[in-house]
Amino acid sequence: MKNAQVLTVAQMQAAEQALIDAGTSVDEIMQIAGRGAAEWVWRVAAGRPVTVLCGPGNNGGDGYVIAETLRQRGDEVQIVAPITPKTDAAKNARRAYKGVLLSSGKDVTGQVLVDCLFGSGLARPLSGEHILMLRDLAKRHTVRIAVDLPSGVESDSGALLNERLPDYRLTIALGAWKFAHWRLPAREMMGDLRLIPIGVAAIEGAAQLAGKPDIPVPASDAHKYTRGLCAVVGGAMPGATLLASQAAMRAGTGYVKLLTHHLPTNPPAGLVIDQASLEDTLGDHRIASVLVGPGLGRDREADDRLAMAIDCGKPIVIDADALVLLKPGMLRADMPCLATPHDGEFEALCRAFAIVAPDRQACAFALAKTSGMVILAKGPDTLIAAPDGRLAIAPPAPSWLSVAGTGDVLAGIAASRMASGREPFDAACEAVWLHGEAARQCGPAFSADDLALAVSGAIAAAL
Ligand SMILES: NC(=O)C1=CN([C@@H]2O[C@H](COP(=O)(O)OP(=O)(O)OC[C@H]3O[C@@H](n4cnc5c(N)ncnc54)[C@H](OP(=O)(O)O)[C@@H]3O)[C@@H](O)[C@H]2O)[C@@H](O)CC1
Ligand SMILES: [K+]
Repeated sequence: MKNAQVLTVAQMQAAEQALIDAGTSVDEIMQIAGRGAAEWVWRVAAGRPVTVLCGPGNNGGDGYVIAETLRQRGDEVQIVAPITPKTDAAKNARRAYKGVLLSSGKDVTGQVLVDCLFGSGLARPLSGEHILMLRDLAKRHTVRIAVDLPSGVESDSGALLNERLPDYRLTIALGAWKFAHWRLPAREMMGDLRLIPIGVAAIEGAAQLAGKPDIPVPASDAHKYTRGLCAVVGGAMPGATLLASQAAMRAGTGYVKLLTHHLPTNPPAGLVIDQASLEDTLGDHRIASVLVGPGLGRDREADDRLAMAIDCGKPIVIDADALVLLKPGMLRADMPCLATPHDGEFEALCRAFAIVAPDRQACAFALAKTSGMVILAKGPDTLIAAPDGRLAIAPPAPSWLSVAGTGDVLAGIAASRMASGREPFDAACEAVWLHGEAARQCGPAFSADDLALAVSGAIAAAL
């Protein structure tokens, strides 16, 4: 999988230190980052006058490099620097800048504003003076570009530390993605995202962006069992089960079998339905993954069917009603298990497993560790947390996914990827990308049925 890493501020500082230890100075790193960012500013500005707002740290230092690069190319550029540089690299970059330098933003106008006030070193909300200046300058420029991060955004959480922050046409990340680039609410104000590489190595334990997976074409001697038998456990509401099954049929597995005596109306001919007792049907040694939850219901029978689905010991995806019925002690310690809760189900799981943590990400980690399940906390800000501490963040998916049944489709895709041999964390990463891609291919205002049918197209995009 071509997953990019997403770093905390501490990890970014360690990565920068590793570059310094290997012989690149902070000034050289700032030149690489600043000149890389200047390329994008130059393209967006397209000859229009540029104002660079510079703060006291190295984010401000990047701003001096950007301004000097543009000035040398003949662009009209001015710097507003309400605070003098505090770091040596920023002081050096300011010394090297030979253009217009203003200490106040009062009455400053222009076309393109480049925000280099604060980056990953922002430690607290902007003062009244600074937030007013930022808002005023933002209003007096047509296009806004943020360098590394918009000022006022907390890098590790994506929280907004001030109210009424401006929004941006473009955010240029330096060195590596930070959490705020992909987490709500921050990502909504950033516009397009670009990353300037500065030679940062892979950091052990770093979070990953769940990017486009590498889906293999079936082997030339493949048959339905080698591609994986995915067993979908049905219940009282066959519609949801059918949606999940239809998605599973299109996400790579060779054989999807629906285990239910609640027959759906008009099932597709390719879906095998087995009405025998669940105990017998789950005993099939060829089953490669089990999906339980979509359409299961919450009655007594549902409890029994969930317990049987878990007890058969196969890699399992637990979704929907099954997440509300799940209790600690039902899971075996070593079983590959993926839970796919939406916010309400996530809260129910946290209550059931007595998880208390300060935020959603910390809760997902604690829940994964306590339960042994990989947790795919789905929604507009999807996170995937594994018991061993791995974390993946989903790139934004179309908001048209906010329609009934799309969660069943996601669970079906994940179960299909697990039947194809993926362990739960990788299956979850692949599933969120395929789900988002299927939605993109559907266009606007689709139904969950349309989405399930579009999964084949998403697979095609990932071959
Ligand atoms: N790491 C890398 O690999 C690379 C990093 N690079 C760049 O460096 C940036 C990080 O630099 P940085 O650490 O100097 O932080 P930055 O955001 O410029 O400001 C910190 C300064 O602001 C101050 N301060 C904080 N909050 C404040 C507030 N609310 N109001 C007022 N002051 C406040 C704080 O001082 P404090 O008062 O907290 O002691 C400190 O003086 C990063 O985003 C990227 O652009 C690239 O050049 C190349 C590769
Ligand atoms: K900034």
